[in-house]
Amino acid sequence: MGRKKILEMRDLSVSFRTSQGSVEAIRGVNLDLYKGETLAIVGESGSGKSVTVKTIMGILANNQKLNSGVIDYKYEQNGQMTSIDLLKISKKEMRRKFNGKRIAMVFQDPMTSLNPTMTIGDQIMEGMFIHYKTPKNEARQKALSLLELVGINNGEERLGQYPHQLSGGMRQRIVIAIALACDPEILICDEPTTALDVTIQAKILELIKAIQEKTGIAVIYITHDLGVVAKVADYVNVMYAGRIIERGTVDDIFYDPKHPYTWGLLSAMPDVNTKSDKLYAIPGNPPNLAHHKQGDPFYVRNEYALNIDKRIDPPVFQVSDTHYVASWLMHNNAPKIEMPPELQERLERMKLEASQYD
Ligand SMILES: Nc1ncnc2c1ncn2[C@@H]1O[C@H](COP(=O)(O)OP(=O)(O)OP(=O)(O)O)[C@@H](O)[C@H]1O
Repeated sequence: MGRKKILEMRDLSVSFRTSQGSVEAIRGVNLDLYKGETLAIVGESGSGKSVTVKTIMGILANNQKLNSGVIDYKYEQNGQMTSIDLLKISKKEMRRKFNGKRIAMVFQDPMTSLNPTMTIGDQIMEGMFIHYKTPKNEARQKALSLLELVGINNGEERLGQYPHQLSGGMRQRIVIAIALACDPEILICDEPTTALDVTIQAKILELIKAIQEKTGIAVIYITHDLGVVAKVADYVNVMYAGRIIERGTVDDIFYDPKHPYTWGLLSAMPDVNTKSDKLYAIPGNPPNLAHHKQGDPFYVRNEYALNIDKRIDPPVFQVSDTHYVASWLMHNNAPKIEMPPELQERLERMKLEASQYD
């Protein structure tokens, strides 16, 4: 059976009106999401990951302006495949038909997404009542099986408890159970493990993977941590200053990265052989997009930058069927540049370690 595309984003451009002028936060982003697969969006803080996924969910800030784009969501209704541009529907329609029902989101901090005054049970069942008018008994049974799915014991007792009675890791499991309550087809996870300690983080990642295997849900995972990406993703989109600057399969990105920014992110990734004081950091800071005028915004931080980068933002070059890179270094006339030897060694080592697990 072939892959089934369920979400296609094309040329999404979003800006924000601010006192400093217009911030071009998202600049021509394309994304493709397939049933049962995990797409990761990775990049430093401020690169545009959250705005991209919030736009899919129809969560828009008051000063946000949509400059262009299509977000085509393909779904089944009454036994027939249909599709809709999520950017063309009203907030009301989005809430009634899609948000929380077919497309659900798990945020970074469980405390901000949970209601402290409502029991866990009422919060898990709320969406079922609103979207499907599920009878109370049935909703309760489903809430219990969702608790089991997310690895929480003593379901009966937990349903009557309040968020403050649970640990951070447990709360994030509850948030995932709430997100899954209406059997969504797409689960968007925005750094869902950042607020948790490392062992709990690993457990939540495993949990999301196990749920995906069971339910066939498609996942968009946003993170600044390539270590997380390696664990969860099938496809990776590397984002910088509101653009996808490299995308490919997880192997393309980890074993054959082409963009110097991706090299920087990979070099900055902690691994067992790297002492934290030796960790590489990409020089400089992400650009202020209110001041960006022309050229590649990565120019000033890029030790491999070419003169043309100063003037013209690079187009996207195709490396293979799955691998695309927005960098002038991929142009036929560009000087041939290899990734730093330390990174090359590190990737070789990772490859070897990964093959031992196969
Ligand atoms: N309401 C807003 N008004 C002005 N600028 C905004 C607003 N929301 C986001 N931005 C800007 O848009 C850009 C992208 O922000 P976004 O939150 O998507 O980044 P991110 O990659 O998700 O970062 P993080 O990892 O910190 O969440 C940033 O420059 C941010 O300052």
